[in-house]
Amino acid sequence: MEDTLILKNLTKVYSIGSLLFRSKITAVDDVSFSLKRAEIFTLAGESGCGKSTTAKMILGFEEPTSGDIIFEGNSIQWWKKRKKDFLRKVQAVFQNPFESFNPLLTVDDIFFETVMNYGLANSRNEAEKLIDEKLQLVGLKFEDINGRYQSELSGGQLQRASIARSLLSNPSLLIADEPVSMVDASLRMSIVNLFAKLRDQLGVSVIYITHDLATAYYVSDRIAIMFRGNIVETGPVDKVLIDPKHPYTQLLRESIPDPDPEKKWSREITVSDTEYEEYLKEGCKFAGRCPYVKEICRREKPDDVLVDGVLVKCHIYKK
Ligand SMILES: Nc1ncnc2c1ncn2[C@@H]1O[C@H](COP(=O)(O)OP(=O)(O)OP(=O)(O)O)[C@@H](O)[C@H]1O
Repeated sequence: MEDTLILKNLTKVYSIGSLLFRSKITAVDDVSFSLKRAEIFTLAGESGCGKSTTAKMILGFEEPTSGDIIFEGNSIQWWKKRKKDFLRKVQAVFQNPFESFNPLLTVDDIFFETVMNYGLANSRNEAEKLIDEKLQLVGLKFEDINGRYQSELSGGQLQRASIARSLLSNPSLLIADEPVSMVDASLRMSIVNLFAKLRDQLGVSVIYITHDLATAYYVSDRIAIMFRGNIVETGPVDKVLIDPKHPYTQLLRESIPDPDPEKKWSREITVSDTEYEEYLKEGCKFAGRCPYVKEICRREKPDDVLVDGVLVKCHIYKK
């Protein structure tokens, strides 16, 4: 069966700094992966590794510097001329569910607006039926949102509601960027469980972007670990997280810092000195922190090597 999404050598270079001191960082560097129908694929890694930039390029919010994105057999350029169809099929679920709703509208109003925008129903009754159907998929019902403002719903309910809203147009791909990082820890599993349910019942594919390896392990089929713009390891989630091959994944499994919620999808871009230095490194970008570093690592970019069913970008495994 045709892959739902294929990323081929996707690259995004940003210019940073002032006019006098301009520099470039490759926030996404030659990233390739594909996603099957009804598959949950996780992009994981610490803050600033290029996860959101990858998502933004898939969603059409950022223009790739080079590389291709193929969705359901057609390039992103082809979809650009069919933007409404694309947005019906590819929906985003964001970190802050509060942000995705206008606070002056009741939550049901927002749902009706979405139904109208996409032309999904011919009458209010039909729209209400559709909304209720999608809410039931996430464990809510129409009465839970009817006439209520977002401030009257809990964080968990709002995130469920925002997932239900994203389902109105029957998307085949959901891109969920840190969808549970602002949800109470005790509710996180129940939210990510919804993705598994949507995969199994509706055949939806999900790109789950997270720094939280526990939920990633629990829900994903495959995972890609990103570091400074590169995918350094990718494969079935149990293989990658139980027996990590890349020294960075091994380190990441021990501790992964929480992202700064203020920084997420914000317009203000800050690049820390370490981040900047690592992005500019020749050879392997992890060389400066790697306990197994060899001379070659500092001068030559590692290629992907297949080790026990997992692709690893590391010189250690080079024959
Ligand atoms: N518009 C931009 N201009 C310049 N640099 C950018 C821009 N957007 C992102 N960056 C930089 O690109 C790198 C990757 O950022 P990105 O947001 O994709 O990482 P991330 O893994 O999603 O991190 P986070 O979880 O904090 O959002 C970072 O160093 C970031 O500062």
